[in-house]
Amino acid sequence: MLQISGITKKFGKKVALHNTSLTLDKGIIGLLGPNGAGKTTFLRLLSTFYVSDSGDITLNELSWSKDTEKIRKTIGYLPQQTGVFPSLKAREYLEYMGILRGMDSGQLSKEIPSVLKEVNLEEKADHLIGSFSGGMKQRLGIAQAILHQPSLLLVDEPTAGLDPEERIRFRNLIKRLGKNRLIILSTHITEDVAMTCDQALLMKAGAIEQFSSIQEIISLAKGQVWALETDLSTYETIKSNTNILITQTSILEENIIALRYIATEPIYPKAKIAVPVLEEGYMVWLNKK
Ligand SMILES: Nc1ncnc2c1ncn2[C@@H]1O[C@H](COP(=O)(O)OP(=O)(O)OP(=O)(O)O)[C@@H](O)[C@H]1O
Repeated sequence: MLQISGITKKFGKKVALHNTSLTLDKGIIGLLGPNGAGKTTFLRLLSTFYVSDSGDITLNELSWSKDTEKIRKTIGYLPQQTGVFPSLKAREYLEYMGILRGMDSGQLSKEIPSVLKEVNLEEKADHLIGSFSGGMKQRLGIAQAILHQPSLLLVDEPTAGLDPEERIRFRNLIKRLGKNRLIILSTHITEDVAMTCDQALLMKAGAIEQFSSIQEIISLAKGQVWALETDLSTYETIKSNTNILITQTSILEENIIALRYIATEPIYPKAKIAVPVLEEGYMVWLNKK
């Protein structure tokens, strides 16, 4: 059980994380928020890289402020910029990361093949990292993060820049790993959360709101999402209406556009009420005053 009690982080006068208290148990928790919301700051606090200005965090009775060394052994972290070394082989990189964590050669020779298997890189163990695709580098990043079998895994915007196939493969890996540990997955991609997470934390301007299910977020947009097929000139008018937030568009045929939008009223008589998706619930939450 991860217990976060009243933590705050400031950079000068900027409050990057406001007095935050949360309890998280098991599974995959999405941390969703726009750029600058404070997601990386929150993960760096959880990783022990930053120390909070107030409050504390505990995991199964161990405290971030009092038991920092022990806590580090129970955390795996894949930062946004991994900076994996191109001239090392995958196995050498994992040995290096393991040694930095204080693992001995017996542990390394047991764990390295096992984590490489887990992230589907067994056959690439002796290949140079410089030859890896973005997705392979991210999977290797996960391998180093789980090398010491942590019970809390922190992953910061892992799918940014991955192609669709690699993104799906990465999500499947996270789903597998989430079966027996707590994972916090930071992202600004709603689909990552919709496809992977059991619960989500929504974050804006340093404040976090906890939702116990993805459906709870989707429900925020219930009765406010409309689907409409219209011509180009009406579409241009809709785009300039500040009471309307367009969430999806597709061109059906020349001069006909299908769109979905969020508004408290249908506004256009031909608009039909639509079943919201996570992105729309999240947009409603983001635009709440
Ligand atoms: N080391 C720092 N010094 C000063 N300000 C910082 C520092 N780190 C973060 N901030 C500020 O704190 C706020 C939160 O930043 P943070 O990087 O945590 O957001 P984020 O949600 O991870 O954004 P992104 O998705 O762009 O990575 C931003 O306003 C940022 O400018």
